[in-house]
Amino acid sequence: MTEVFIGGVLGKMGRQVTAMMAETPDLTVVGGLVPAAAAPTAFPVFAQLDQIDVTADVWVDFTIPTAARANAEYALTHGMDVVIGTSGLTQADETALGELAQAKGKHALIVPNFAISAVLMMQFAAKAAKYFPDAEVVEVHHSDKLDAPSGTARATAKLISQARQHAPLAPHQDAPARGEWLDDVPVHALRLPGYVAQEEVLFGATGESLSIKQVSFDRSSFMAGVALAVRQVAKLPAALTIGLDSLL
Ligand SMILES: NC(=O)C1=CN([C@@H]2O[C@H](COP(=O)(O)OP(=O)(O)OC[C@H]3O[C@@H](n4cnc5c(N)ncnc54)[C@H](OP(=O)(O)O)[C@@H]3O)[C@@H](O)[C@H]2O)C=CC1
Ligand SMILES: O=C(O)C1=N[C@H](C(=O)O)C[C@H](O)C1
Repeated sequence: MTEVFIGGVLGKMGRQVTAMMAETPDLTVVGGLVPAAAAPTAFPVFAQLDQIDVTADVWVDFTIPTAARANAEYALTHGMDVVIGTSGLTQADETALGELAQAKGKHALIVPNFAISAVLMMQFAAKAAKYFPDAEVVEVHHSDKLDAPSGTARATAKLISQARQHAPLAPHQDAPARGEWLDDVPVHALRLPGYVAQEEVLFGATGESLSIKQVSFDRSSFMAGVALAVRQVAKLPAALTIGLDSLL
């Protein structure tokens, strides 16, 4: 049995993860953190880090970009491994968490997207970028998403940039309608009610194009990835790992 603590337990993802674990015999939620702990739950919910009086094997974080690092630092210094789904952490956050995980002999995993379709989309995009250096990323999310571009789009741009042999010319970097240039890849972020999450990577070359698209129709798409990450995080190196790829 793996015991789990959920940061952001009453948010959209926190509730979905709680429901998934209630039906998963080898995973159990033993506590949660959320600033306004109102709803009754089958486990204790705390409003602040310094009030927490339970421990767990794994801290799962689905909060906000400005809270996730402090939450993960709390978890790593209190004997827990961490699985972070929260998007929008900075490079400095990642470096600090990697160093702390190593120092504490614990395991930290940041997953830009738990949907298997998104993991494959990023792998396919990296493969295509070797042959098609001209690429653009278009992501669409629900309108209450705090960060833009999404964590998935940022990760995709980085992978494309690492995989291609040369960056294309970038004559339009200062034109807002051409998107934000991340790792020399234009990224376009759309926010609309009704959507959950989707991303398309478009490649263009002389006389041809390739597009790779994934869609999360609802948040159940993330649950198999979350369960996999929680079950396997302790088998990773005692450091920070990014992405689900090494667990698939
Ligand atoms: N990696 C992936 O596959 C996925 C990642 N995400 C990411 O997960 C994060 C959460 O998404 P979602 O559930 O949709 O967002 P929600 O806004 O629905 O939930 C976030 C929750 O975090 C709570 N919160 C805010 N500050 C803190 C804090 N300091 N400690 C603990 N909890 C806190 C909020 O409480 P309150 O409302 O009271 O402020 C809220 O309940 C986002 O960053 C999103 O991008 C989402 C889906 C998939
Ligand atoms: O906020 C969301 O909903 C999502 N956030 C993640 C991201 O920023 O990429 C993953 C997925 O797109 C859903």
